Amino acid sequence: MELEASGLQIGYGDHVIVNQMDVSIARNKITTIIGPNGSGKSTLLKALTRLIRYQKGSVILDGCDIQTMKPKSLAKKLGVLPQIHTAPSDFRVKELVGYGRMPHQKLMSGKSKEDEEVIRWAMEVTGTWKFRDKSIYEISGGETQRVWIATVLAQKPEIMFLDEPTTYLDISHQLETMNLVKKLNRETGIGVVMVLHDLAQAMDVSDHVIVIRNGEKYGEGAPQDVITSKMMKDVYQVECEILHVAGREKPLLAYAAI
Ligand SMILES: Nc1ncnc2c1ncn2[C@@H]1O[C@H](COP(=O)(O)OP(=O)(O)OP(=O)(O)O)[C@@H](O)[C@H]1O
Repeated sequence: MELEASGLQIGYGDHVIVNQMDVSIARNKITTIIGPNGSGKSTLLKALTRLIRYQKGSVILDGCDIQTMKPKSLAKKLGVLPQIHTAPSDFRVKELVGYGRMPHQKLMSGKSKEDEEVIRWAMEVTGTWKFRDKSIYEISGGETQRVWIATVLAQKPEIMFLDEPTTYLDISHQLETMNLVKKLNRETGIGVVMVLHDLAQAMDVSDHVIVIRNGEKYGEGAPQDVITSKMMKDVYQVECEILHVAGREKPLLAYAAI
């Protein structure tokens, strides 16, 4: 475990959103945070990556408190794709991905050969090199999501945080994005922490699942142990059957409102 949060309290003004939470994130694994709307998933993800400050507790990365780390040092270890991200319309795809190299560049210095090589690698591995010269508004939603993932990859972080990376995508592009995340994790060893709403996808892609309810951790563990009929009823008020199918490693979910 290399990213350890303990006793985290996160809030906005006097309003405490996440209360007394302990979380361990393993490098090289895919960790998924699930829970109902407004339960505090994005707030937790933002605090783990220092996009917002927490009120109490600590987040320790490789022995250092992230609040005390220099921005560039933190950005070389943690890459974040927030839920809402926009880029100016005159940006070309390759130019946007190039911004991922900023933590590795000196002030006013141009791109090095290594920067160019990493940008190309990030774009090839995400299948985005072919539209490198297009404006980011000339490509589809699924392609755009791959470009943003390439931008995070170009940063060469050790752990990549993705907040609802499949929102607004149709089912085939959702699965394509999940397959890409799985491939990147398996082939490059990059750790992944995602917020997901689709529990079938969370079951399928995750090594570890953290369930949040009302700003508190309801449970965590291997997806098969955590995504259960009881959890679905307790956390989502949904009746769910877990279906074990011969030949499939992970079960399928069938659910309906109670
Ligand atoms: N900047 C903010 N200022 C004040 N309150 C906020 C702010 N951002 C989020 N909140 C509140 O914090 C709570 C948790 O929000 P958060 O975005 O973490 O939930 P979530 O579980 O990610 O939800 P969703 O699934 O809907 O994205 C919500 O009640 C939300 O209104």
